Amino acid sequence: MSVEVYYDDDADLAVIQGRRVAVIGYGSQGHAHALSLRDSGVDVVVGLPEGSRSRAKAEEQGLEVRTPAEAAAAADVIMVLAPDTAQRTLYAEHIAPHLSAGKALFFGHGFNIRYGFITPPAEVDVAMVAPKGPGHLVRRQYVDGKGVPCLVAVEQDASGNALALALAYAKAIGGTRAGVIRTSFAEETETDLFGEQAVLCGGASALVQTGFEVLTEAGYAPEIAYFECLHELKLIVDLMYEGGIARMRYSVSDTAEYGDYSRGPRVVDARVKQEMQRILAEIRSGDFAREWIAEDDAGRPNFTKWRAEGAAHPIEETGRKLRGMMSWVDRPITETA
Ligand SMILES: NC(=O)C1=CN([C@@H]2O[C@H](COP(=O)(O)OP(=O)(O)OC[C@H]3O[C@@H](n4cnc5c(N)ncnc54)[C@H](OP(=O)(O)O)[C@@H]3O)[C@@H](O)[C@H]2O)C=CC1
Ligand SMILES: CC[C@](O)(C(C)=O)C(=O)O
Ligand SMILES: [Mg+2]
Ligand SMILES: [Mg+2]
Repeated sequence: MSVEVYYDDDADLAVIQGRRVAVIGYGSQGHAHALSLRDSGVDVVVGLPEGSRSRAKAEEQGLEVRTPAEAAAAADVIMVLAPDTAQRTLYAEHIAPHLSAGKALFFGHGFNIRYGFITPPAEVDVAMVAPKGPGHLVRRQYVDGKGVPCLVAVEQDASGNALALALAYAKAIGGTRAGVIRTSFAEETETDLFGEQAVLCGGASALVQTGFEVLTEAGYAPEIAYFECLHELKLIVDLMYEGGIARMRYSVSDTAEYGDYSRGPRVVDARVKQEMQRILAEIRSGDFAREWIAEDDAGRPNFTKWRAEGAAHPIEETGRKLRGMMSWVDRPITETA
């Protein structure tokens, strides 16, 4: 492999067990990191604003909760797991005043460093530990004795020990059980944004909704359209996940495989590829980041409208009914492990 991959034997837990870690934010990633760090013998404090809805949950789970400023002041390693849009103000007001030589500032995603919304002082380590999966899965895998692969990156190595610290942190949340790949803040941020916009979230949602619309507008039952365009997608993606696209094509019928080769490129055609290239260019230039921060500063008018429209799409109502018939869809990964 052309990338560097680290496993359990490459990381020393003692490096992080000797530090006090503040996990700022207790959402999808924050709860997973804080609980798994604690279970790995690390001294953890969670940082949340006084009125935060997450406070009760963190306290119920036996964690010490302080304000972000108190947590940052008390910690040697500060992991920022608040929403990307909240991080620059959080950093300026509550974290920066408590940074000093010997401390480390960690992120779960490189957005604010890559686009210059946060510029830490030169005397602190700046690193990233970014699990390549949703936080609830990160926690569930840790509890099951496994792990979700992570990316690590070092932006500033003031101590000369930043990589060892990041690897120790990744080990404490289960990442080195699966494998940790070294990258840069720029590569992680740009590929993460591209993946979620063009393929994983944006591309997949649009493909599923559009397929559902084409079938139902042509008069087919929404329940049948749901099975064909959404439900079975997981089964197909599971095959790709296990053995690549080739494994999926081996497992489906020859009829499906012929339709895949002959019709797939008509759906995702040269125009779609060009649009994906434009999306990547907007990410690399910083246009997307500036647009998203401006949208957030304006109170998220488009985000709120699009979220409501998505929730009202007929596929959601059909899905709610059908999932009630599926006894095995009973442990959503959004449940806290
Ligand atoms: N979701 C994921 O699985 C992944 C996320 N990441 C990255 O991890 C980071 C966190 O994302 P995610 O876990 O999705 O976030 P969530 O939206 O799930 O959770 C955010 C948490 O931060 C708290 N919070 C909100 N504002 C502040 C603030 N000003 N100060 C302190 N805490 C605050 C929220 O509290 P409250 O309950 O009060 O709102 C909540 O506990 C991001 O950088 C994201 O890109 C990386 C990989 C995957
Ligand atoms: C795919 C979405 C993601 O990038 C993730 C879970 O990795 C995110 O930002 O939530
Ligand atoms: Mg991601
Ligand atoms: Mg992301």
